Amino acid sequence: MAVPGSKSVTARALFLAAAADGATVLRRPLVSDDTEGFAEALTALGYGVEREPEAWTVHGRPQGPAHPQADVYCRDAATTARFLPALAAAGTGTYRFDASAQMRRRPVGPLGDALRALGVDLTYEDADGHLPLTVRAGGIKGGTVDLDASLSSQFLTALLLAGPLMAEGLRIRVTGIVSVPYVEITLAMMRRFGVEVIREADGFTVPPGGYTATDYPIEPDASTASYFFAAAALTGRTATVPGLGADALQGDLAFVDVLRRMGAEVQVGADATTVTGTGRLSGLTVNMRDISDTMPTLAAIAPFADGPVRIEDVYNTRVKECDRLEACAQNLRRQGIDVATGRDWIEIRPGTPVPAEIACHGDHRIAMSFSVAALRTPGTTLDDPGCVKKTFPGFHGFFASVREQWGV
Ligand SMILES: O=C(O)C1=C[C@@H](OP(=O)(O)O)[C@@H](O)[C@H](O)C1
Ligand SMILES: C=C(OP(=O)(O)O)C(=O)O
Repeated sequence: MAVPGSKSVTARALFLAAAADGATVLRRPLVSDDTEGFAEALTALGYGVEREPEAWTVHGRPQGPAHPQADVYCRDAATTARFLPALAAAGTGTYRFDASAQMRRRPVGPLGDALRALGVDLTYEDADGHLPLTVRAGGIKGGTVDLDASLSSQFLTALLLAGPLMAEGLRIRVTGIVSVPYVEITLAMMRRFGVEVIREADGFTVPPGGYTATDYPIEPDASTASYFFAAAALTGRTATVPGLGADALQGDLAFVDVLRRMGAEVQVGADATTVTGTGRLSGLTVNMRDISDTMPTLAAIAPFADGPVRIEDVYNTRVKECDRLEACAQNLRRQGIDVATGRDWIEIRPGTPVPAEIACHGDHRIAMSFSVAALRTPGTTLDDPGCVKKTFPGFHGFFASVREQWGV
């Protein structure tokens, strides 16, 4: 099944293309609220972006945004809200970033602190460490900066991506980190645009010199694929996602290892991944710090396992589109399931969910995860089905066609 392109790869490719010397073509980008918002934010800053359905062309400006002043709306997207202030800060002008109420609640403080430490004039309008914020940019000389990325790796990605645009490059000492595989995506993609980051024991050194434009094919989204892999494991069917194989950049493909431990049959080939449900779904304890976007996928199907499912080390899921630990617990309880949560974990006991209305909290992953679980709980409804637009506007139609094909 052809799942849409990766959100994380599309956002990085847009940043890198905007910063590069020359024109870059992104092939099969994700077309969704997050990535369309990212592209529109680039346009607001004065970058040339042309969007055809299968290819987006970005005209790079190594010197920074064309407009000396801009108001940038980041919608619900943390990639936009965290990556683009770093891009703008390396240019020259006054740039204000705002976002939806949901994104305004999410933290950007550690990134703001690091940019300030590099000499950027950055001010918050309302709450410290939250959008709206304004950057009065006059280029960044670079140097050494400390960063705590234990709430979000996106702070580190933003600085890494902006590093080559700084006159002297950038050394980042990392004092805390989550979602490490996303940093690997960043480093691999920077290499594709001509920049080799040096790894050090305590962080990274990014050389100055800028990026070179390229032709960039976007791989399918591994977090989105998790819904179809989970659905196969839950119903004894087979889901194959082409374009996501052993060479995939995205760490979230490791969700299939969780399904394998639970009893599903998994094959990761050179250019495709296949999951087949076996009728067995075992309970387990799993650390999801590296792949926490797939925590709701697992939590939603967990009641169908033959023993408790305990998901650990996922504190930062509390600062995503919603508090995902509590949202999962709330919805599972509505379905009559016994759940416990702690600061950074959730434990779900086996049970037979009863139909309920799922409270999505405007979170695409809650909506898609509980749609998967609904395969075995007819009568489940969502209070906000439209919130899937953040990463997969066509999810419900696509999922219905998969169900029809599988006869479930
Ligand atoms: O860099 C990225 O593209 C992302 C990093 C992760 O965020 P955190 O680092 O905040 O966990 C992930 O949850 C998000 O969906 C996308
Ligand atoms: C956490 C997510 O998004 P964002 O990029 O806004 O952090 C997500 O897509 O699950």
